[in-house]
Amino acid sequence: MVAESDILNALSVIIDPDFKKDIVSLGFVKNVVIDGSSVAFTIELTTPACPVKEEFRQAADAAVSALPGVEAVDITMSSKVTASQGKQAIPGVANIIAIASGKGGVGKSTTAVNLAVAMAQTGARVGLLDADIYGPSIPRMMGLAGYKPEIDHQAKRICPLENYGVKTISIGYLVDDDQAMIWRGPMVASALGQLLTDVNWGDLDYLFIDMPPGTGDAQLTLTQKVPVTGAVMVTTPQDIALLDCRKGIDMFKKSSVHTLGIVENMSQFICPHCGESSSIFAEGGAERLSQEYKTEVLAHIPLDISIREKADEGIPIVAAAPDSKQAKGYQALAGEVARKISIQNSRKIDIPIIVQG
Ligand SMILES: Nc1ncnc2c1ncn2[C@@H]1O[C@H](COP(=O)(O)OP(=O)(O)OP(=O)(O)O)[C@@H](O)[C@H]1O
Repeated sequence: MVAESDILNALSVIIDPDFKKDIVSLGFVKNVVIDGSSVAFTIELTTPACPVKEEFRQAADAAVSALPGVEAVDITMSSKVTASQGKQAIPGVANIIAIASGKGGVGKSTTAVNLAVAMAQTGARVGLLDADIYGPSIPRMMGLAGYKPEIDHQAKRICPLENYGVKTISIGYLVDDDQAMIWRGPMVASALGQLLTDVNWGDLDYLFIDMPPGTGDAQLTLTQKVPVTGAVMVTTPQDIALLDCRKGIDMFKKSSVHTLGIVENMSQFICPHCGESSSIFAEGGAERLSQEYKTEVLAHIPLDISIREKADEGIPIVAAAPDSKQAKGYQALAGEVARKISIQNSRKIDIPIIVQG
């Protein structure tokens, strides 16, 4: 009969490309059960959105199947998302990720919604907070316009609304649009503060925050109130948007928030008639920016009419057509974001919170 040590030995040839170590030393292999010639075990990853999950499963199957005395291999792929280090300002929330842009209208909310739904599709527990107090668009994009969240009066907490497997909260659920428009700085800060701390999120692996455009009060409030795991910057390929993106990255840097990477949105135009893609704007800007800031381009999302149409209908493209080419772009983005967070969390850096005197 095969021994557990033989199985672990065989599995130790599988190297995690991010942690640069084998999956046995990393402690990913769990619950090894040997029953005659049948072997079962679990591979526990640091995120359900791991881009190499299927490769790991296949490699593990091949390695153990090749052992003498083994006839059947049963592998369970599971995950336990690592929390970012530092104080957990929102109990139960492992990672807080800001989705930001230096400039308005670059598709930040569209990216945030599709990224959040794609992440939830992997099995992760996901929340999405709309921090755009002046122009909340999450209720419409998530198909939840007109819905009101329940209030847990006893716990003095707002219950998030849920759709497509994602829990969301937005000022748009609580006040009318025209009411929010007239708010001034301190009110914005206190409203955002409440959305961050007074919501019954439960346990979340990833809480995405759709930031308002620019580098104003909301960014300061966020970075002062909670330890942010990292920021995803959304930009379009035009020079001006890239310039604004620089300001956004610099602003987060000043608050010690690490930029996980850049999403270049509307990077190519996909013709709805012939399907051909054309670069309407200059190419390579996001790459140059990422080199300058020593970060990565996480995804290039094309300018595509179905992305806009589905956003307007309140069914994000990843939910409406999960097997489409457009959805695949966001699913890959979710994998990249999860990967970057796992790597960052494994370094066990304390993420500082800036407290202004
Ligand atoms: N990749 C895309 N392809 C087609 N349309 C897109 C794409 N990304 C965003 N859009 C459309 O562009 C418009 C602006 O997008 P969105 O509201 O997400 O931008 P934003 O940066 O969040 O804006 P704001 O600064 O107002 O919050 C929307 O109509 C959206 O449907």
